[in-house]
Amino acid sequence: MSSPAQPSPMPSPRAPSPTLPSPTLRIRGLTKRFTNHLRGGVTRAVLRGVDLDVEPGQCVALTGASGSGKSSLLRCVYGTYTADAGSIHLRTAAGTVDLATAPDRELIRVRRDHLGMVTQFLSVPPRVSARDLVAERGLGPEAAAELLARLGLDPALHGLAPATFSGGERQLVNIAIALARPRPVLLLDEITASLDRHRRATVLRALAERKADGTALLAIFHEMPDQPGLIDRICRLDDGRVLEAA
Ligand SMILES: Nc1ncnc2c1ncn2[C@@H]1O[C@H](COP(=O)(O)OP(=O)(O)OP(=O)(O)O)[C@@H](O)[C@H]1O
Repeated sequence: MSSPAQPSPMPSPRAPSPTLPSPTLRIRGLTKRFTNHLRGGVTRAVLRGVDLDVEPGQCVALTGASGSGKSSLLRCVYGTYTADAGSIHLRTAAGTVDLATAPDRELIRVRRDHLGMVTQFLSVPPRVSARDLVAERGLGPEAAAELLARLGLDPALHGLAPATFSGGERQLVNIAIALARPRPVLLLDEITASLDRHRRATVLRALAERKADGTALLAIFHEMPDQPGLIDRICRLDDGRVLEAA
C-alpha cells in the first residue's frame, strides 16, 4: 500500500459556533453496574457517579487503566448500554435530550443528526464498496473517494467491499463513514490503535479540523496523541469516577 499523500494544511482554529448551546454534552451522576447472572447475580459498579462536560469545539481525552470503564462510559452516552442512574444531556441547536432516558426512536434520530461513535470494529453490510459505504452518508461518490484517499486508503481499494481489508484499512473506512456526515458530537474509542504512524497523524489532523469547526470530541486514547491543538483536557477514569488529569 502506498504512503498517504502529503497532508493539506490544517485550518486555523476557529471559535466554537455561537449557535451551539454549551456544553454540548453534560453528564451528571452517571452510574452503570453489570450483573453476572452466571455467578449468582453478583453486581459490579463500573461507573459510580461520573460528572463530565464537553464544550462545543473541545476535545476531551479519556484515559484510565484497562477495565476502568472508558468504553462503558462511551457506550452509555451512545445508548448501547442503558445507564442505571444519572443524566447525559446532549444539547444541540434543535434542543436538549437526555440520552440516559431517551426512547429508542429518539436515540436513533439523535445518532443520525447529532451523535457519532467510532470504535475499532467495522460492522458493514457485505458486498458494498468502501466508497459506497461512505457515499451513502450523503457525500456522493467523488467526495467519498476524496475523503478515503485523504485518510490514506489506497484508491485501488475504494471500489472493493471492506470484508477482506486489513485491520488498518477497515479502520480508515470506519473513520471515513463517521466523518462523512458532520455531527456536533463524536465519541471515539481508540480509533487510531490499528493505524501506522502516517495514517494516525492524518486521522488526528482530520479530527483537529472537526474540532475547529465546533464538533465536541470525547475520545479514548491509550497513548496520548501529540497532534498540536487536538486535546484540550485529559480526564482519567478512576474508581468509577472522572478525575481531571490536565
Ligand atoms: N456488557 C458487559 N457485561 C459485563 N461486564 C462488562 C460489560 N461491558 C464491560 N464490562 C466490564 O466493565 C469493566 C469496564 O470495561 P470497559 O470495557 O468499559 O473498560 P475500559 O476502560 O474501556 O477497558 P480497556 O482500556 O481495557 O478497553 C470491565 O471489568 C468489563 O469486564
